[in-house]
Amino acid sequence: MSTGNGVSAREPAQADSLSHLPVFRIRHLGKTYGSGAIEVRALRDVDLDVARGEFIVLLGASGSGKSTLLNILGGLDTASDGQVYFGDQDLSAADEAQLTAYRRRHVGFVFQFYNLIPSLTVFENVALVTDIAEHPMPVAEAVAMVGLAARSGHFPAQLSGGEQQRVAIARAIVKRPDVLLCDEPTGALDYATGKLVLEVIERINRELGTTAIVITHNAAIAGMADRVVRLGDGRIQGIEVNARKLTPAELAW
Ligand SMILES: Nc1ncnc2c1ncn2[C@@H]1O[C@H](COP(=O)(O)OP(=O)(O)OP(=O)(O)O)[C@@H](O)[C@H]1O
Repeated sequence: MSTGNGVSAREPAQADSLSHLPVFRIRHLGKTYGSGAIEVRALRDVDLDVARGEFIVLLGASGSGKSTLLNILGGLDTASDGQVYFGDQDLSAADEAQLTAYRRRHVGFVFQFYNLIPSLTVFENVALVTDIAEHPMPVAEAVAMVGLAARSGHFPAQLSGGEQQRVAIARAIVKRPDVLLCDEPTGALDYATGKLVLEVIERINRELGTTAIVITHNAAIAGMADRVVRLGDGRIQGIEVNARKLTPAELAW
């Protein structure tokens, strides 16, 4: 849909007509890697609904299943048992082509390492994704949203780690994903830089309404969430609701 000024407004996506459904419905989800003596049960009997626009922090010890859960929600990995629905789409029954389409259309990923292309500028790194997106926002808008408008023509090597992570976030959101999945987004960053990156993720969740799920080892970040999901040994050990969400500026660790 064109607004006539060259800015593409968002078409009512199929997901919008499903707005009464949770973004994710996870039922009896299990994931087993390997078999026999080397079998690892990474997830067991996980049940969770994620509401549209929610900000969830996933906490848990190393090996508790956080990345496995995020990867299944993002269509990068598949369930061994149970169901995962995105709206009314059963991801656990999807084939590779359907998962690829799902990832392209609906999911933005942010990882600990930024995976930017060194020979491309900030603008070009973000623009790359828009070729395969259905309703991308203007690249300059995504770059401005992460506070890097003035650095648009710079190359990754000319940026700090936090700035590079913000480019990775711009790249993840330029296609207007329904969900932003972040695996240790501040893991490689110092305190102040980590906070700047969290501020960007919080802003995207608040201003664009993008559902955000963030894995962290840093329990202080849990204060930003609507809900905190604690994983242990592949199971949900507890879910806490924050009566008042803290801003990244209010977090301390
Ligand atoms: N591809 C794989 N093959 C075999 N085992 C795997 C694979 N991926 C993960 N695992 C195992 O599944 C379990 C859960 O791993 P996962 O990466 O989800 O944990 P995590 O909570 O994200 O850990 P960390 O905080 O260290 O990143 C671990 O025991 C891990 O060794």
